[in-house]
This record gives sequence, C-alpha cells and structure tokens, in this order.
Amino acid sequence: MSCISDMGKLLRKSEKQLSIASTEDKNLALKKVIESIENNRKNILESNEADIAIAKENNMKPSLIDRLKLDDEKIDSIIESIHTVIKLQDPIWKSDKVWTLENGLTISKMNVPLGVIGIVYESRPNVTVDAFTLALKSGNCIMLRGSSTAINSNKALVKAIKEGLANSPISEDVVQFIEDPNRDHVLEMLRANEYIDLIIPRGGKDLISFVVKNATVPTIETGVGNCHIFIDESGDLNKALDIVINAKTQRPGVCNACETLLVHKNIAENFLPLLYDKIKDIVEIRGCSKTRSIISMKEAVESDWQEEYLDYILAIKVVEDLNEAIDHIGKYGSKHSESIITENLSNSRMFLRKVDAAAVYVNSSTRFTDGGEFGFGAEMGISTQKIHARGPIGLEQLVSNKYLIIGNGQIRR
Ligand SMILES: NC(=O)C1=CN([C@@H]2O[C@H](COP(=O)(O)OP(=O)(O)OC[C@H]3O[C@@H](n4cnc5c(N)ncnc54)[C@H](OP(=O)(O)O)[C@@H]3O)[C@@H](O)[C@H]2O)C=CC1
Ligand SMILES: N[C@@H](CCC(=O)OP(=O)(O)O)C(=O)O
Repeated sequence: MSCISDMGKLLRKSEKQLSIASTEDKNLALKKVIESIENNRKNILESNEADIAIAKENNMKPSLIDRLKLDDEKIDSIIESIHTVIKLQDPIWKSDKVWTLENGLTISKMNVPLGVIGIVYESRPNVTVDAFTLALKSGNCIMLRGSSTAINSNKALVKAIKEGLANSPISEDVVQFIEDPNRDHVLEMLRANEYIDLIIPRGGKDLISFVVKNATVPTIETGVGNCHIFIDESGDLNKALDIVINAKTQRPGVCNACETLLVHKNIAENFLPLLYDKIKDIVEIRGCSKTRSIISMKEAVESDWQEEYLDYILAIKVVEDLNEAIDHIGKYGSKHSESIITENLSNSRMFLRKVDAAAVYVNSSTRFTDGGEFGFGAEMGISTQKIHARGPIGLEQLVSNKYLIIGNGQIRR
C-alpha cells in the first residue's frame, strides 16, 4: 500500500471527529501545540540549521535562504500566528443566511469543513504550522507535502505538532506529513480523490502547471507574483521611495515583492535619480530605453517584464500615462498584487477598478498581501484564481456549506 493511501485512510478516519469538534477543543489543541513548539524550539532550530547547511552547499540564493531560515524571532512569529487563529471566530457551524419559505420550511445555509486538504508547498517551514493551524481551526484534516529542501525543519515541526495534539482532545492523526521527497507522491496526491477533498499547490510556475495538468482532486491554485508598482504623475515622491524600497528589498524572495516599477514620463526625471541613489548598492536595476536615457544601467529586455526575479533585481519602464501602466500590468502581471502611487483620486479609482489582480493597492506596498497582515492569523497560500477563493486563503475560505431544511410535514406539489 502507498504512503498516500495509508495516510489518506488515517485522515478520513479522523475527519468525522474533527468536523464536529467544539471550538473549545480545537483551541485547546492549538494551545497544546504552542507549548510543544516551545518545548521543541531547540530541536526545530537545529533541524533548520541542517537544512540551511545543505541549501548553502547547493548554492541556494540568499533571498531564498532567507525564506527557509528559522530563528527565535521567526518561531515567535509562528507562535503568534497560532495565538491569533485561536482568537479568531470559528468559521464552522456558523450561518449568515437563514430564511423561511411561504410553506413554512426554514432553510439555513451552514458553514461546514471541506474534509481533507492536501497542500504542496515551497521551502518555507512556517507554512507547515500555518497550514496545520488554519486547517484544524476550520475543522479540516491536512496532508502536508513541503519542499525537500526544508525536510529536516518540517519533520521537527510536525513532531512538535503531533506531540502537542497527543496531549489534547484532538487526534494527532488529523495531520499527516509526507517525509519521502519523491515527487511521485505529489502526483499520487493529486489523484487521491478517495482521500483528499481539496489540493492547494503553493509554489512556482512548474508546480502549478503540473497540478493543473494532472489533478483530478479539486484545486485552489496559488500563483507566482510578478507584482508592479506604478508611480503616477501626481505621486508623492517620498511615499513612492519608501514604498518601492520596501516592496523590493524587505523580503525579495517572496511572491508579493515588487518585480517591475512603472514610472509616469512626467516625473521620471525627478524620481529615478532619487531612487537610484537609494538602491544602487543593493539592487540591480534594468531599464527601458527611456529609463536608460536618465540613468545609465543594464537594458531591460522582453523577458524582464515577464520574470519574477525573487531577488535583488528590479525592472523599470517609463510609461506615457495611467492607461499604458494598466495595459502593461494586464499583459505581464500574474494577477497577484499591484500598486499605484498617486494623489489623484480619479486615477486611483481607475486603477482599483481596471487592474485585475487578487490585491490592488493605493499608496502602499505590495508586501501586505499576506494572511497575517490581513488579520487572518496566517494563510494557506495566496490564490490568484477567481473561483471560490481569491487572495490570502484563511479560515473563511476553507469551508464548504450545507443547507439545513427544517419542516413539519411539508410535501412538494
Ligand atoms: N501565491 C502564493 O500563495 C505563493 C506563491 N509562491 C510562488 O512560488 C514560487 C516560489 O516557490 P519555489 O521555491 O519556486 O517552489 P517550487 O514551486 O519549486 O516548489 C514548491 C513545492 O512544489 C514541489 N514541486 C515543484 N515542482 C513540482 C513538480 N513539477 N512536480 C511535483 N512537485 C513539484 C516542490 O518540491 P521539491 O522542492 O521537493 O522539489 C515543493 O514542495 C514563486 O514563484 C512564488 O511567487 C510561493 C508561495 C506562495
Ligand atoms: N504572504 C507571504 C508571502 C507569500 C509566500 O509565502 O510567498 P513565498 O515566500 O514566495 O513562498 C509574506 O508576505 O511573507
């Protein structure tokens, strides 16, 4: 028997218990997991050091090592996320829609768990805990398949989660982790309709296209982030500087970092030298011909507009106006996060309405597209598709519904 079907059976067995667990029991289980992460902190950090050492040997780039690395501060923030999810309202067995028909039937639309969720995710150990936490609070069991590059960290975190659950009213079987890095198991997950109700692929282009081609289990796709910032003619240049520097350099290895900057032609000569001065020592800049007529730099070619660098590289294009910026984003953007810097209300409205993306910003950094930042405690991924869930996937997106109809003998005529 394969590891997927073995795990699938355990998950299906635990599903019923978890789907009807009380909020108190789920919160208690999460508190026990927090205690256990604290108790396992040293082991988690040592295991992460092992992953980092291997990543360095394999020449993983620094921006991606930053994504993989855990330290005390990151463990504290993982724990903080669990605390936040504990405080959030339980989305299950809640209804915002109850009505009575003329024949006296009362119908309630109730939130219920999806069942078993499978997630395939990138080299980011915090996702192991975030995904488990959101799944548990929303009454869903979860099968975790993290990146092989984070295997030691993930094993240590799952050990801590299971130890916590063992001291709680919720079975430790509600979470299953695939330890074998063979990608054949991913394919098996994608087709395990008997055991998995929803797959969330969280990663790059190759993963998403592999999933789209092969999955028979329903999926919510997350997507790459080719995110833009457009500095409009009326943009406040001080705000623009802070926002661009934040969106490019705070964590360049993540999907909501800015990859291309679009600058209105009427402010390009003022703005570009200011920006260049601030970032030239840390960010490689590639520009269109108009940008290069203001500052000398490497030429941006067609592939630069398409690329998600996930690195200290920024492409810059000078545009005629708002419409050209919106068209460029429509052509090259990945429908993740897009921002306009403007003091012009009608341009900000136009941008908000016309740009088709999961998160559209005015005068702020694209880095805010994040479940934690949005107040969801954590995120299962950021959906860039429109069906069912769009943007950061939190508790509210991890539910299905069920209609409850209460009568007193009605029949249909
Ligand atoms: N919108 C969102 O929510 C998010 C988007 N992203 C995007 O993800 C990308 C970064 O992730 P990256 O580090 O490249 O992660 P990858 O896409 O390389 O890997 C993610 C996971 O998928 C697995 N995987 C990748 N390709 C395949 C395949 N063909 N078949 C089976 N399994 C596969 C990996 O396994 P293994 O590593 O073991 O080979 C890993 O577990 C960026 O583009 C980023 O923008 C990332 C996170 C969130
Ligand atoms: N929401 C996260 C980014 C999403 C994410 O995990 O992306 P990535 O680091 O590309 O795997 C954040 O703001 O840090």
